[in-house]
Amino acid sequence: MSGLFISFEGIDGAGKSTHIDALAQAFRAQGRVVTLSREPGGTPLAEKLRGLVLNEAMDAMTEALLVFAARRDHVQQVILPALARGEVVLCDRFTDATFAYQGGGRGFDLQTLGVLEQWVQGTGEGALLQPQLTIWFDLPPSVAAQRLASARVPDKFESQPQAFFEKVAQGYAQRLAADPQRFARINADQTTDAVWRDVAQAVKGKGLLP
Ligand SMILES: Nc1ncnc2c1ncn2[C@@H]1O[C@H](COP(=O)(O)OP(=O)(O)O)[C@@H](O)[C@H]1O
Ligand SMILES: Cc1cn([C@H]2C[C@H](O)[C@@H](COP(=O)(O)OP(=O)(O)O)O2)c(=O)[nH]c1=O
Repeated sequence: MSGLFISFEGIDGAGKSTHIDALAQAFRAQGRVVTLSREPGGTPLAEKLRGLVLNEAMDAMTEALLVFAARRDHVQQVILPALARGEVVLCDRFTDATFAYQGGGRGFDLQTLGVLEQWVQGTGEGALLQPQLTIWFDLPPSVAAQRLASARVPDKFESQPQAFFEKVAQGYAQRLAADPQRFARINADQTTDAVWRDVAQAVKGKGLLP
């Protein structure tokens, strides 16, 4: 069986984490082995880098270099081996988050991010490791802020103003426009049940679940 790579994206509080476990269960029910992971993170080294990125002040280039360094380790140690074993890899964020947060939110140069993407995800002869499907939980920043206010203590990104998340959302929209086949855009401003129905439908629509 061939490996399957799905990523989950959206601004903080959009509802990604709520649905990843349910999707993992749906794949397991089909007899698939599922690797659940997240970025930045997913390996001991990348989790250390995550701690720095989420808690320390730094300029946008430093942030971009650290998330790509974490990604390199994660791709090499976890994602590629799991895909080679034919597993389903469900990843809470991947490179679209860098284009959205460091590119959109922080205004870092998108072309440079594209070069780093080639370096880190290049698989030879111009090919690039990308998720087969990226589920984008699209939620107005005002709604996300309300959800997070009652949910958890904000980290460095979560405490950014709404205007930052407007730019992050624009960053995601740009990535979708550049590669529409890969994306499923979900209206996350619905009940949890309705969002799950749309997530399941998106995965089935791609022929990835019966
Ligand atoms: N459809 C929804 N309606 C209302 N609240 C939701 C919905 N989905 C998730 N939440 C709540 O919003 C908060 C953020 O959700 P979470 O899944 O942690 O988002 P993310 O992983 O995208 O940051 C949590 O408290 C969660 O219970
Ligand atoms: C993967 C990635 C995440 N981030 C940010 C987005 C999030 O605010 C944060 C961690 O993401 P996330 O795991 O969604 O946080 P949480 O577990 O609190 O829901 O890192 C970047 O800025 N660049 C990146 O490349």
